[in-house]
Parts: sequence; structure tokens; C-alpha cells
Amino acid sequence: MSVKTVTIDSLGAKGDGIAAGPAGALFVPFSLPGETVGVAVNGTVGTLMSIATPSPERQTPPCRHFGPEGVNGTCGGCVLQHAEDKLYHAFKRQLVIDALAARGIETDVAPLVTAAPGQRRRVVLTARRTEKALLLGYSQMGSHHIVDIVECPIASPGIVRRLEAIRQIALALAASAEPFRITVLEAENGLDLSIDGLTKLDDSRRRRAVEAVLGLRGIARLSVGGEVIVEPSKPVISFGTIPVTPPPGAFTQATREAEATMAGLVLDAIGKAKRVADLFSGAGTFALRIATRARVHAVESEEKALKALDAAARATQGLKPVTVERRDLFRRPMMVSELKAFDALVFDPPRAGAETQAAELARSAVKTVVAVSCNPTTLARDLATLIAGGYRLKSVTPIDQFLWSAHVEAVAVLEK
Ligand SMILES: C[S@@+](CC[C@H](N)C(=O)[O-])C[C@H]1O[C@@H](n2cnc3c(N)ncnc32)[C@H](O)[C@@H]1O
Repeated sequence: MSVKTVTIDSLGAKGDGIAAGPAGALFVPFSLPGETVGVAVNGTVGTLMSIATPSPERQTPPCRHFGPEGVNGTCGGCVLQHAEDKLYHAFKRQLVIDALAARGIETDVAPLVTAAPGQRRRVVLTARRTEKALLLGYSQMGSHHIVDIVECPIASPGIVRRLEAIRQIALALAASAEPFRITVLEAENGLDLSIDGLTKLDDSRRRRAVEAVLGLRGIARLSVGGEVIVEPSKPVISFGTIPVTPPPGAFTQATREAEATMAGLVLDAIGKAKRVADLFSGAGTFALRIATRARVHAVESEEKALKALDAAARATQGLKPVTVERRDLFRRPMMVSELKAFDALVFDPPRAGAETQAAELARSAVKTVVAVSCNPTTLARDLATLIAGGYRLKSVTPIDQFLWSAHVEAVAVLEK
């Protein structure tokens, strides 16, 4: 390993600074464009050792776990706390612009809808018992080491306030030094904790975990491997005005604010459409809101999510008809013949995108299509397919949901 002085030219897609290194691009985490930095070079990665000329857009990271002055960042949850908002926001929007341009799509990308600290209602923590205590936090960047957290400025105050309670429950569950994951969702009536990766849960640990939850305030449900262990009150979140109990560990948008923005864009785009399909619907984030004004068919591969959606629709007065279909849309996309039933369609796939579905959709006559995405690269690929099939791209809005990460959401509206 050698130590070198380099100047950072730009930010890469993962938020690392990029410099010209001896063997091509050198990626330097926690550096910013224009900075001259000392780095320990190991292949294509430079570990930041010192900053000779800091960028005027460098700021003191708000979280103590990010690393001293942004040098040698420790907690793997964030990559860009050291960048001022203007630079950080431009970086996020540019991720979408670049991904579209790489597919030959030149369009006006709307300003970024920004995120603020304290908004995350859903975080995924890792816990591991040690000889003396319990580590609870995020994995350190590039390693399995868990950074034990006492604060987390991205998480909602309701989660941060209960970190100690989560720690007590995790301690009751942990049988060995094996790490396990805790998905924490702040529901409207308390935390919904869903544990994965615990290989065994004997009766005494189960009992201790139940006692821990019942002795604490503010925990709505604890599940292990999808099984509900204790549920002092059914966790509820609302999609618009419609209450839903999501299944343990289910996908939910990570912030209410980003979800509301995405849902608003979806509802604006579908306008007065009467028959709408919601593909990759999850537990009904968009479908249930759409059902306040149009008939909706929700398609999703997770049975429990669909059950939650269906139960919420049945329990809510005054909605238009909602139908649900369990289907693997990668293997069995909705075909052109089926798509005839709809005048608008929303699709919100996982990071892999919706390649096969986009190909069918491109050949369809569905008038309005809204693509919601957490991955600009696959979004751009799927949009290119739709555009080649005759769709016109009306708008693309980037939305920040994962503050200080290199992830960005986007909502694209198309018409034929
Ligand atoms: C990004 S989430 C969006 C969920 C929902 N639209 C929302 O906003 O809450 C993607 C959803 O796609 C579902 N999914 C993943 N692979 C799928 C597949 N092959 N076919 C159908 N649904 C799938 C996941 O279960 C998840 O609910």
C-alpha cells in the first residue's frame, strides 16, 4: 500500500470522490470534488488519510458515528454527511440525469425533492452479542464490524428514543455471537420489530423476549423469521387516510414524506383514469390511495402483502373496487391482452427494475404509465423500452428518501 496526494475530480455514483490514480480511476470515499487529499492506495480504492485543501462545500458531519471530521468514516449507513446540501442535492439529481443520458434519454429532470434528518420511519439494524454487551447499529463500510450507535440523525426521533428498548429486546433474543438483523418500522402506534437471521429461538429466549416487550413502552409487535412472537397492539400505518397493518418485515417506503410525494405524483398522473393497475403493489401504498377515485387491480408476488392490502380495502368504506393478484411479474409479466383492461398503470419494481414487464407494456395501449423506481439505472433501461414502444416521457422527478446515501428514487410519467 502506498500513500499518495491526489486531487478529486468528481463524485462517482456511490458518492465516492474520483481522482486520476496511477492505474486509472481511484475511488476515495468521503472526499469531495476539488479537494487535494492524502490517500493510502490499495488497487482502485484510496483510503482518505488527510485533507490538504478542503472543499468549500465540505461540512462537519452531523452524526458522531460518521467519523471524525468526515475522515475515516465509520458507520456504513451514510456516505455523504460531509457534503453541504447544495452539492449533495445536485449529486442526487445528477444520478438520475446521468442514468437517463446513458440510455440516450435527454429530458428535463425536475428539481430534487429533498429529505430532512429525522424522517426515516424504517431502518434496518444489525445486532450481535459480545462477551460484555450487545452491539446494535449499522455495519461498518466494507466490513462486518457493527458500529454500536447511540444516535442516528436520519432516523425518526421515535426510533432513536427507543434504541435502548430495541437493545434490551435484542439482548433477550441473542443466543450466540451470531449477528442478526432487526427491521424497525415506526408504526403509528409503536415500533414494529422484525428479526431475521436468528438460527434458533429456544423457549426461554422467546419468553424473555416477550417479557422484555411487555415490560417496555412503545413496542407494537415483535416477530422473528416472520412469526409474530408478541403483539401488544397491531401495528398500523396509513396510506393516505387508509389504515393498513403491514406484514412483519414487509416493504414500506422508508419515509412518510417521500411516500407522500411519490403518491401525489402518481395520483396527479393518473388523473381521471377509471381502471388502474398497480404492479409491484406491496401492501397498497399506491393502490389504496388510487382506490379512493378509481377501480384498481394490485399485482404483487408477496402473498402476505397482498392480504394486508385486501384486508385494508375491505375494512374501508367508500373505496372503488380493489382486486388483488399474486404473481411473479418477472417470469409472468402482464401481457398486452391483459393490459387492455386498464387506462392507467403504475409500476414500482425492486432495484432490478421491470425489464420483461416494460417490454409488454411498450406494446400496449395503456394511455398513462407511471414508473416509480429506487434505481435510476434500471429505470432508464425500462423507460428506453417504453419510449421505443411509442410512449412519450412527460416528466421525471427525483426524490431523496435515503438521506446522505447514494440512493435516489424517481417517478417518471409517460403517455401514449
Ligand atoms: C419497491 S417495492 C414497492 C412496493 C409498493 N409499490 C410500495 O410503494 O410500497 C417492490 C415490490 O415488488 C415486489 N416484488 C419483488 N419481486 C417481484 C416479482 N418478481 N413480481 C411481483 N412483485 C415483486 C416486492 O415484494 C415489493 O413489494
